Amino acid sequence: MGNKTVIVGAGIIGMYTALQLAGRGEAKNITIIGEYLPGDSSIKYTSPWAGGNFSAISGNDDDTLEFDKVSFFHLRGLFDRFGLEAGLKMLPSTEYWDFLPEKKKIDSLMSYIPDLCIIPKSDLIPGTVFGVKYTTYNFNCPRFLEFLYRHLQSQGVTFLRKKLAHISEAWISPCTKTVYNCSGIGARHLPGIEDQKVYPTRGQIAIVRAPEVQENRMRWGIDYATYIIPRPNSNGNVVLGGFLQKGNWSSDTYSYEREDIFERTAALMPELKTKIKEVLREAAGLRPSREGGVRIEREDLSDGRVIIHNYGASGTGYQSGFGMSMRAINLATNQSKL
Ligand SMILES: Cc1cc2nc3c(=O)[nH]c(=O)nc-3n(C[C@H](O)[C@H](O)[C@H](O)COP(=O)(O)OP(=O)(O)OC[C@H]3O[C@@H](n4cnc5c(N)ncnc54)[C@H](O)[C@@H]3O)c2cc1C
Repeated sequence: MGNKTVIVGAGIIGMYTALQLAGRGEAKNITIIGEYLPGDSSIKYTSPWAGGNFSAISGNDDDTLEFDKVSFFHLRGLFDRFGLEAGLKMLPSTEYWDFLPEKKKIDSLMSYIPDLCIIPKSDLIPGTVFGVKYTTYNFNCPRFLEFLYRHLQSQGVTFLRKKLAHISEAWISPCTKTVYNCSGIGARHLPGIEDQKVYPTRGQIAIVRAPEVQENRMRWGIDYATYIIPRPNSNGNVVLGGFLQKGNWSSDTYSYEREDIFERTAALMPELKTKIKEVLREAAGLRPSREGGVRIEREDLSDGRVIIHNYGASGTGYQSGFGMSMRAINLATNQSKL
C-alpha cells in the first residue's frame, strides 16, 4: 500500500489531485481514503450529483479566474486522452444572465475560449440582459469518477474505504509525509478540521432521457440557476436544474421543485418538452461552499508532517478543480506558481 501521500476524499478534487500526482510518477505512493468512493451515492458525497459542465457560474476573483483558465487548458488533454469512454464530450453551450456579469469575468473567458461570442441584444431571451455562446466541456460525472477510480487503481493508487473519526487518522503509517484534505462538505464536521465557514448550497435536479438534446443551455439569476446539461455516453440522459439554496442540508426532493425545474427549463428551451422521452429520477446534492471561497492552504505541523487543505469548490469542482489541485500540489512542493 502506498502511504507516503494520503488523499482524504474520493470526490473530484481528490481524484484530480491523484491524477496529477500519478502523472508525476507518484501513483504507487498514494492512498485515497474516503467514507464514500466512486460508485456510491450519498448526500455527503457531492461529486456524483453534478451536472456537469464548464460554465460561467464560477466567481470573479483572481484565483477563481485562474483556476478556471488552468483547468480549461488541461481539460483539453484529459478529453483527448480519455474521451467518451470516460464520459467526456465537447458540446455547444449558450448562457444567459438576468444581470450584467463583471467585465473582468467575460474578458477572462474570451482570452482562452477560442469560439466564445457575445449574443447580440436582439437575440437575448426576455428578462435577460447578457449572453454568450461557446463550445464547452461536458462530464458524465458518475461515469467519469468511476473511470478515474479504475484508471488510478491500474496505475497503482490504493483506495481505502474508511470514515475518519479525526483528521489525525489520515497519517496511516510513519512513512506518511503529506496529507491532502479534499473532504468537501465533510470539512465542516471532520474532527480536527471542523471548518465552520463551510456550508452547503443545495441543488435539486431532474434526470430525463432526451437523446436529441445535444447542447447546454443555462440561465443565471441572482439567486437561482436554470440549466439543461446533456450527460455524455449515458444513453441520452440530460440533467435539468436547478437551485442554489444556501445553508439547506436537505437530501429530500420535492415535487414542487421538480415542477419549477420543468417550467423554467421549458422556457429556456421551448422544444424540450417534445424531446423528453422519459423522466428518470430526481436527486438533491450539496455543493461544498465556503465563506471567503476555497481553502487551499498548507499547514506545517510541529513534527514535520504536512497537510494541504483543498476544499470548498462549491458549484465548480469539475471546471475549476484541476487548477485548484495543481495549486495544492505546488504548495506541497513549495512552488508558488500554479
Ligand atoms: C446539483 C449540482 C450541480 C453541479 N454542477 C456542476 C457543474 O456543472 N460543474 C462543476 O464544475 N461543478 C458542479 N457541481 C459542483 C461539484 O459537484 C462540486 O464542486 C464537487 O463535486 C466537490 O467535490 P469534492 O471532491 O470537494 O467533494 P465530494 O465529492 O463531496 O467528496 C468528498 C470526499 O471526502 C470524503 N470524506 C469527507 N469526510 C470524510 C471523513 N470524515 N472520512 C473519510 N472520508 C471523508 C467523502 O467520503 C468523499 O469521498 C455541482 C454540484 C451540485 C450539487
